[in-house]
Parts: sequence; structure tokens; C-alpha cells
Amino acid sequence: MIELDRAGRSFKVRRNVVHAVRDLSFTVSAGEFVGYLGPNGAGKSTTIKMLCGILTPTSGTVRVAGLEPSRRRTTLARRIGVVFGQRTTLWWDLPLKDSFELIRHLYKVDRTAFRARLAELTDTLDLGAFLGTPVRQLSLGQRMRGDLAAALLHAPDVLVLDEPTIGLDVVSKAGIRDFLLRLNAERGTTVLLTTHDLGDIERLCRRVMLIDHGRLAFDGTLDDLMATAPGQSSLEDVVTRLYTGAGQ
Ligand SMILES: Nc1ncnc2c1ncn2[C@@H]1O[C@H](COP(=O)(O)OP(=O)(O)OP(=O)(O)O)[C@@H](O)[C@H]1O
Repeated sequence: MIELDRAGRSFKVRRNVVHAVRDLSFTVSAGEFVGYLGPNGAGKSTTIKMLCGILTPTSGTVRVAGLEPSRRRTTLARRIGVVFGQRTTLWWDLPLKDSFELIRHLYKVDRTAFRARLAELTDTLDLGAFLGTPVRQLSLGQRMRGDLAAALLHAPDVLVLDEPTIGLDVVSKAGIRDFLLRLNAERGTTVLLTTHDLGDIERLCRRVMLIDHGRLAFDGTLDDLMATAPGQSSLEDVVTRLYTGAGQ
């Protein structure tokens, strides 16, 4: 479902070149739920931007659902949903339901399918009480649930999440995690999750990929990841060790 083959992305910054992502190869199969970890500046957002076609790779290839994202952005938009936890894709001054209606038009979702999907998402994400509320008046947790619904209204095969639980309280986090688990288990949606919240990883992801300085530093199961640092009991300790390069 997601295939990167020696993908790279660099940026020219004045006279220097920043290699945000280098020589990155991995495959995520349909139905997987994969955590994508890395320290600040490791290249996670750059990877995500290449996956949704916002950035073109400067080397190698990226494919999502068989499409080259930067060339087939419009076609891909029907297959992929993206949530950036740090910013909303909803219309700030419009009631939530009007944002959804606009998204229906943009994605040309059939009206009957849209109604059914919205009813399901309203129920599972508990949106009913604030569908008529302007987005700017929503709490962060409500807004995030709205953003998730917006990303899923067109029933994409792949969902890419960039810090979807940032700033949420424990109850809101648990609600979103449960929702994502069910989405993956019941609908088979492929999920790639970037987060600094290791609780998200422990609760949701069987497979974890870790990127550092733009390169893949680890790809395996959560158990494999724990086994990289025998004697460390918490995921936080193991990840800290990997981020700081201890033991290299
Ligand atoms: N548009 C850009 N122009 C120049 N450099 C950039 C650009 N975008 C990203 N970079 C650089 O590429 C590197 C990777 O950035 P990226 O945002 O992908 O990291 P990240 O893993 O998402 O970090 P964080 O966890 O802090 O969000 C950083 O050194 C960053 O400064």
C-alpha cells in the first residue's frame, strides 16, 4: 500500500543542502498499523509530505496505493486521508457539518454514501453534540475528532496521522486510540502513525519504524524494538537510547 524505494528529499538552504530524508526504503502492506518514530528533525513530516504529494522526492521513488503521490495528487486524494494534529484542515468559521459538506463536494462523494458514512463517524467519534458549532469554538479534543472524521469521510484505504493525540487529555486520547484500533481492525484501513507519544505506539502499533537523520534506523515489531536494549524495561528508555545513539 505504501512503497518507498531509496526515497530522498533534500532542501537548499542558502549555500547548504539539508538532507531531510535519505535513501529511505520500506513497504507498508494493506491493513497494517505502523508507528513512525524519530527525534525532532529526523525527517518524519518530510516523509509524510512525500506520501501525500505535498513534496516531490529529490531521489528514489514513493508510491501510495500504486500511485506516485506528487504526480497523481488528485487521484491519490480519493485513496488517502491525512490528519496533521498541529493544524486543522477544517474551515475555522464554519460549523463542523458545513466543513464536512464542503469536503463531500471537493471529494465528489456520493450523497447517500456520505450520509451513511457521516452518521457512522458521528456515532463512533461522538460528534453529535457539536456538529453545528463553528470549528473555532471547539475544544482541541472535539476539533481533533472533527479532523479525523473529515479525513475519513471519503472512506480512504490509507490513513496517515501526524501527531493526532498531541495536547489531548488522557480520556480524549483513549477515545481516539480506541477509534483508530477499530478502524484498522474492522475496516482494514492501513494506518501510518507519527507521534512523540509512546503510549500511542504501545497501544496501537505492532510494527514500528524509526527514522534518524533521514535514514531508517529500525524496522520491526514492538517486541523486537524492546529487544534492542536488553535490561531496559520501558519503551521510553529504549527509544531514548536509540535517539541518543547509546550503544552504537
Ligand atoms: N522546507 C524546508 N526547507 C528547509 N529545510 C527543511 C524544510 N522542511 C524540513 N526541513 C529540514 O529537514 C529536516 C527534517 O525535518 P522534518 O520536519 O521532516 O522532521 P520531523 O521528524 O518531522 O521533526 P519533528 O518531530 O520536530 O516534527 C530538518 O532538519 C528540517 O529543518
